[in-house]
Amino acid sequence: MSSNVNSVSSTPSANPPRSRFASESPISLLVNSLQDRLLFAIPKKGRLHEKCLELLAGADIKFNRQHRLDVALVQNHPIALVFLPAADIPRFVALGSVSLGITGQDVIAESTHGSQIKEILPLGFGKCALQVQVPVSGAIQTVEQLSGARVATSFEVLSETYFKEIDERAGSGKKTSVEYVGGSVEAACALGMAEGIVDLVESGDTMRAAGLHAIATLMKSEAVLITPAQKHESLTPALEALIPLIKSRIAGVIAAKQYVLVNYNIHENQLHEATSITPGRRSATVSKLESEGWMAVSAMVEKKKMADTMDKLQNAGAEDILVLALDNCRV
Ligand SMILES: Nc1ncnc2c1ncn2[C@@H]1O[C@H](COP(=O)(O)OP(=O)(O)OP(=O)(O)O)[C@@H](O)[C@H]1O
Ligand SMILES: O=P(O)(O)OC[C@H]1O[C@H](OP(=O)(O)OP(=O)(O)O)[C@H](O)[C@@H]1O
Repeated sequence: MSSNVNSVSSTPSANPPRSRFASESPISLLVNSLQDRLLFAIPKKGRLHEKCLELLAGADIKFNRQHRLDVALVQNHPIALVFLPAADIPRFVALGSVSLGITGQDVIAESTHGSQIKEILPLGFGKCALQVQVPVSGAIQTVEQLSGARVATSFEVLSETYFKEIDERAGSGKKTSVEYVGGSVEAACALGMAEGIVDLVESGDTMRAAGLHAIATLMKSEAVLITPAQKHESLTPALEALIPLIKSRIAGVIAAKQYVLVNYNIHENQLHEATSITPGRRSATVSKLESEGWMAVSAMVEKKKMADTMDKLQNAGAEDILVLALDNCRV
């Protein structure tokens, strides 16, 4: 899938698509049907995979993925999903081989293709930090002390850049040796192959289980929706128009997860105080109740602030406070 499938001519009779695969194979049939479709890269496994499938379902992007095939045609839009390792997605997007993708900011930074990629929507999941970690009880407890020692990581580029600066600052002329490992990075210190590691941390459970702790943070990361920074010349206006559509659908799914709808009744004397507690996104919806002097209020509130908001509303005199989950929304 390294060629630009979007660049295949849209007039098959004038310029028939050429497949690199045997013409009868399932992948060949699939590749031939990729013309006139927007290619959307999704992590094929790992931490981001399930969350992406939830987003696609919430955005009503319907597809059937055949067993062991990494391309799936979307049934209700001219889109094809391409399932790729999260770390490869920045390169595919940067080169315009796919027009849309989801991956982590950490692998975008590591890819060195950052300037060819536009992050169009933070997705609020896959949140983690890339951190320097050392054994809790070891002699080395600062990054300056690590200078000149061995560091194991899957993030070679970011770690090389980071330790180059640390080495220069230390001024001892020593160079930190950054050693690539593909996974289970936390084992490197215990196995005696490195004095420190650079790896992702979310809960910290993996780090603590390995007897490590963090002494510095290289960057924070979350999953993002990305497009090529430069529009690919072969992308038709009709396919290009799908990008903002998908973005706004996904943004709606994310907002629905982050917000709840609160409804309550309040006497008009306390209305101002209550609506300052629940200002809504633009403003709260206020309507008159049949009971003299009473108003009904409806507003979106951040889910994480809900308990606090309900306490404040109750103290302000609100009654019949109802909190409703949002299935989907456009904001
Ligand atoms: N512990 C974590 N918490 C949150 N997000 C994470 C975590 N680990 C990784 N990520 C995010 O998920 C992306 C993919 O990492 P992950 O290790 O799941 O991928 P993988 O290497 O393709 O899968 P696997 O580890 O199953 O082989 C990372 O680039 C990062 O953005
Ligand atoms: O702070 P925590 O919540 O424990 O998460 C951190 C772990 O998650 C990632 O690995 P993952 O479990 O995805 O598998 P991997 O080691 O195979 O990459 C990362 O490489 C850490 O090992």
